[in-house]
Amino acid sequence: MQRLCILGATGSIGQSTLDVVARHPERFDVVALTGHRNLTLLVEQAKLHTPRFLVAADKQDYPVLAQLVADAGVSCEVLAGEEALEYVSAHAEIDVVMAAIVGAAGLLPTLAAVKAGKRVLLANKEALVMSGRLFMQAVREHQATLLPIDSEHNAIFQCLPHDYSYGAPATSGISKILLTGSGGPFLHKAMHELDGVTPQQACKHPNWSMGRKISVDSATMMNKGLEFIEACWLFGLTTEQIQVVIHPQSVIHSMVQYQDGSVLAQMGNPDMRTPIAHALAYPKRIEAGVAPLDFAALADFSFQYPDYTRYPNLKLAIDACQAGQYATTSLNAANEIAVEAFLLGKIRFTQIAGVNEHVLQSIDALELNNIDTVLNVDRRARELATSLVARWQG
Ligand SMILES: NC(=O)C1=CN([C@@H]2O[C@H](COP(=O)(O)OP(=O)(O)OC[C@H]3O[C@@H](n4cnc5c(N)ncnc54)[C@H](OP(=O)(O)O)[C@@H]3O)[C@@H](O)[C@H]2O)C=CC1
Ligand SMILES: CC(=O)[C@@H](O)[C@H](O)COP(=O)(O)O
Ligand SMILES: [Mn+2]
Repeated sequence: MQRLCILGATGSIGQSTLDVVARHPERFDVVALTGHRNLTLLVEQAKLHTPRFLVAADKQDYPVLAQLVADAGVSCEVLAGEEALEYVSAHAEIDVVMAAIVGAAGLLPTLAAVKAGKRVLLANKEALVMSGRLFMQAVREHQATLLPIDSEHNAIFQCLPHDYSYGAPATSGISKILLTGSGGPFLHKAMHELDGVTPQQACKHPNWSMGRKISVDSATMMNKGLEFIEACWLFGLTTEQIQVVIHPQSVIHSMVQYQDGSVLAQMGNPDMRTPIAHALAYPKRIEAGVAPLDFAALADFSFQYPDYTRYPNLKLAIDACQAGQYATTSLNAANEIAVEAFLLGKIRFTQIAGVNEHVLQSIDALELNNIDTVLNVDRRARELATSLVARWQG
């Protein structure tokens, strides 16, 4: 029996995780669930999965959650606040932590799980974008097990040889990692129309059902940029060893190209329950509730390389990855502010890249040797992005 903590249980990944878990009650024991704004759903989840701990991310929400739990007649310990998130993810009664909080807010609780030597299933890509070197050092130092949930990285993981040595793809005969992306909802939109797209259009991903922040990132291809950085850290790659390929159907989830000409791809219907089930059961395989691929129904399969004039955020991310950790941390923070501003109607879709570029140009280059420095750079970048949004909004 694996004892599970789900950070971000009320989100898209959190809900898919609970769906897979519910199919295997003999394998998984849900011990802790966390949420942020959607506390009603959190309590509904508690009724079904009877965790020991139920956590609201915001400390001020303790009385609200406690009341909801009492009204529902659920028996569990109610906790609240950022420290409570870290407490449950590092708790001795937990074996596996699903890190599915969105954005920088996921960093500290995920790192707490790593430092407690847990098996960490990583959906929260922003944690690696912000602090990749420190994060991977902590994984090694505390002998945590890190398994990728992001569909592309899970696919790459499945296509790598079992004896893959971190940071040395060539010794495994690997020539390139092919990171696939759909191109988002605006792949074929006329460039001059991008200025006027709405949050609703941007959140309507052609293939995946996801939270709003990652959906906008897919539309700008910042998601692929963040994933590029994530892949560098997860597998120890240089920027030259990764190639982004647009594959609008999202059936191939990424590929590994070998020196002998072979290309191994992982395929499946676009449903996050596949990588979630893979990581939950690894190295075994379990049923995930995902329909099998119907090859005769796959009308066409196409590929192209990205055009950076359409997707300036992708170029910014690759450049930031080359520049170093201060740049990727700043870019991530700026992008979170810019995406939120776009979703609130404060800036236009095309201004997201403008905010990100401005912040990257304004931030000082420095070594990020500890998490406090990471958090300081994150804060500074948010301030810069927020003031720019205020200026542009006016
Ligand atoms: N959705 C997907 O298919 C994929 C997602 N990912 C990654 O997984 C992560 C989660 O994405 P997704 O599930 O789509 O996002 P959602 O927005 O659907 O869910 C986010 C979760 O985080 C919680 N949350 C939000 N803000 C905070 C905060 N400040 N502190 C603590 N908890 C918070 C939310 O709580 P509440 O809802 O209660 O407010 C919710 O449980 C992201 O990093 C994303 O990039 C990666 C690959 C695919
Ligand atoms: C499901 C998943 O892993 C997402 O990150 C997905 O890849 C987003 O789609 P894009 O390929 O459009 O970014
Ligand atoms: Mn992905």
